[in-house]
Amino acid sequence: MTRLETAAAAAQSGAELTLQDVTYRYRAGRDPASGGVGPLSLQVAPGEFLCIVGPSGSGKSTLLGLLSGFLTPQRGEIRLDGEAVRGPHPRLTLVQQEAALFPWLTVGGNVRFGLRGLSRTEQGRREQDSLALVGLPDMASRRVHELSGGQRQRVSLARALATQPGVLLLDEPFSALDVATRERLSTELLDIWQRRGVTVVFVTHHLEEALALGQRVVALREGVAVLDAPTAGLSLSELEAVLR
Ligand SMILES: Nc1ncnc2c1ncn2[C@@H]1O[C@H](COP(=O)(O)OP(=O)(O)OP(=O)(O)O)[C@@H](O)[C@H]1O
Repeated sequence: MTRLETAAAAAQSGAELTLQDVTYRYRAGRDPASGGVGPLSLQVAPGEFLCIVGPSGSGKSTLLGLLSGFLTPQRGEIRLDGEAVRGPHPRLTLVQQEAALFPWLTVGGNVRFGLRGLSRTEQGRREQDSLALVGLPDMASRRVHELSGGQRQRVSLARALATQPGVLLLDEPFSALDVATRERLSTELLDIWQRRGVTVVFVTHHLEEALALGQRVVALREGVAVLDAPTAGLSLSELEAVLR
């Protein structure tokens, strides 16, 4: 491998994410009524697939808000490959529940949106690669309104992957889709994760989905982790029991 190829491979590989006593409360106080998360300590290894589960209001979206830099911890620290994260970071990329695509841009324009600053050749290469990776190789010139819900979510994923994230943050990415599409996209996501080696933090309230996709699961209740375990050997009833 040439030095350039080695650098490109490193840029595509997963980053390590560390949370040390991270706390964010919407209201003063540490009791559950104050809303938010923490104190929470977590270490996500490079290339790991971690699922975060928890009932409504347990802090999943707040945690992703912190990881994506939209919220700043009031206490504690978030690090990416050892470097403190303060605000949105180019290697931490969020994909949300509803594809937030720009309707006035083509599919390709949406994918290239986060790549401004790169050469046109590099933008084109990444656009093609990431659309191929999500199974939409010939859709670059299509308009967003022509796409199905599943295709839109694929474009969102392609847009995120094109930035070559170290950590892909997924907030219930398939929950607005029908069951068959959700299952197909989940399988494709696992394939992409294996090929890219990106670290994944996947939030879902579907416990079965977490067990099927993740290597490890963290269960939140009232903003704190009540379980942090490998999914291998963990049963659905055990997971349900800690959240009861
Ligand atoms: N902007 C806000 N202002 C005040 N409290 C908030 C705010 N956002 C969330 N909360 C509170 O913080 C807690 C965690 O909310 P959060 O949205 O992170 O949970 P969640 O697990 O993502 O829920 P859901 O599954 O329903 O999306 C809840 O008690 C919620 O009421």
